[in-house]
Amino acid sequence: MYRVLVADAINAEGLQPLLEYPDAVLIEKKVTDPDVALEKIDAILVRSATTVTEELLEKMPQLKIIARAGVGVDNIDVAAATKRGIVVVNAPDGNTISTAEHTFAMMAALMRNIPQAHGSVKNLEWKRNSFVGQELYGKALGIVGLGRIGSEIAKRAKVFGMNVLVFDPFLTKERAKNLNVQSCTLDQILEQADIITVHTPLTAETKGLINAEAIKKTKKGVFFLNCARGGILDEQALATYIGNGHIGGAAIDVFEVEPPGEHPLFKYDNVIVTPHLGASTKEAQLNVATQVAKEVRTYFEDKPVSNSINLPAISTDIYEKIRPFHNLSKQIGAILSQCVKEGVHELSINYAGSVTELETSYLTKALLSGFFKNRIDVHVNEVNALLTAKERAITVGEKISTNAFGYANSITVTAKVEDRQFTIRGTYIDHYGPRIVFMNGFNIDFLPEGNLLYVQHMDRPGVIGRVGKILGDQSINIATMQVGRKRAGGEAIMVLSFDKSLDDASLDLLQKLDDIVLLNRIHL
Ligand SMILES: NC(=O)c1ccc[n+]([C@@H]2O[C@H](COP(=O)([O-])OP(=O)(O)OC[C@H]3O[C@@H](n4cnc5c(N)ncnc54)[C@H](O)[C@@H]3O)[C@@H](O)[C@H]2O)c1
Ligand SMILES: O=C(O)CC[C@@H](O)C(=O)O
Repeated sequence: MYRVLVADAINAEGLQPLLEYPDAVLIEKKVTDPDVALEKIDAILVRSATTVTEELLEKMPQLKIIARAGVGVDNIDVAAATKRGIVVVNAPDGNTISTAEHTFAMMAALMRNIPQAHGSVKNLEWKRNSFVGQELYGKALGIVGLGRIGSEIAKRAKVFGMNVLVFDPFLTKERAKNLNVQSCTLDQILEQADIITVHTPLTAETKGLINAEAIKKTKKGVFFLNCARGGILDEQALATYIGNGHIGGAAIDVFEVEPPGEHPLFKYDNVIVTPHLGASTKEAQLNVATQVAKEVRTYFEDKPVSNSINLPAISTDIYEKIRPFHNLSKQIGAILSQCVKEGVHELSINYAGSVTELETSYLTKALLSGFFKNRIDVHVNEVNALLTAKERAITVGEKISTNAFGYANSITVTAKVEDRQFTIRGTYIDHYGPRIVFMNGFNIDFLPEGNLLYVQHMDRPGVIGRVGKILGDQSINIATMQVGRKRAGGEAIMVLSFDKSLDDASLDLLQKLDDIVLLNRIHL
């Protein structure tokens, strides 16, 4: 049973996909609640109130997935999650319209002094001359960051007759043309815009993007909006330039620290604020809750998630095609790891035939997860596989070739250690299944599944019989047995499968037999 911690206020109706999932139990509590057994939690659902730090992750060793019911993942230590193999998903577009509408509402309210006038009237005043505003029509609106929300604002601004200037380093000419907006540099926006609104993520590059130096370049009386993330617009610089009368006013939904408590901006009448309300509509909350609840359920069902921050996106169609190879890759990795117990410094993977039409980088990650399983303490999956290999100084090489050794497809992996190397090749045969067809120089053909024993031995009469006798004496039933050799009288291999795992005592007895070169117990 998966234990899902719903740590922030998340729309109850949206949680339905998880509530209906029989293998999950939902716990609606804060991470600080002493009643929550953090060490048993498999998934956590958050909005912006909970900060998922490395310290919190340390207390949650079972955690497999973090779901952010919203866009920004700046409250999640994604690097720490990735290192631990924890998948991070978000709901990237469920609140786009709500946030764009909120920004627009803030802009209109700012330009027409609506909050100030509202307060005044409720104070039994009637000061019509004090609240003279400005039209949006004809104004130059500078949008910094033309992603989902920025684009929706641009569309609305055009309808209001505004002249839209945009700055986004990743904006293509074609997209700017389609949206009928003017692509500019940041400086052009600063110099020409009457109103500037920011819609970038908060990153090392965008933190303080609009600072005192930038504000100095703006027109006197410029208006600023921040409904993206606190800190993109430097709050101290904003307060200084509002205080000295350069800035005409500002509308702020998000703060560097939330809740902000006493704040230098609050003393100015021409600053209007909301408590991070951009996404706070019934529709957006239902959308984002449903999106993340579905994602977490999908993850539990072992299907590909669509909106992961730290996993490659794979559609269900493609995943169905890749699934057989995905399992085979994991098994090859796991076999290799159990046959080469020394420190591996290089893994070279060669994909050939039909498998090369698929996303092989995904298979490489699956192979590494199989390789690291039971080898290191950290849970390794597709999220942290490459990082784990790098941390352990294992070079991972991936090649594509046309030679599939007579099969329709093949995945060949060579592990290199100080003084030897070990190669395994697998293939997937339609209507038949996965097969391992080559091991350490020998052709073989077995199903990579269950409890196996790899025996490399001299090809002499009686060896197979003596192995069989020891196992029989220990009441161990051999389920299947495959043999392979290069030439008569040389070295040979056998791969045996058992219904249960081979015990240490039997392995010891086998190891003492003459003519045995190498023995590896494999559990898949
Ligand atoms: N107030 C709220 O409640 C609320 C709700 C939703 C989203 N948000 C925030 O709004 C922001 C935008 O969200 P979105 O869904 O539109 O994101 P998005 O990823 O669709 O768009 C972000 C855009 O910023 C651009 N960008 C990145 N770095 C830039 C830079 N240095 N200069 C200029 N542009 C840059 C990107 O190219 C992209 O087009 C995010 O910070 C998000 O967290 C706030
Ligand atoms: O949870 C919220 O209401 C805020 C969400 C918003 O900031 C986001 O990044 O999606």
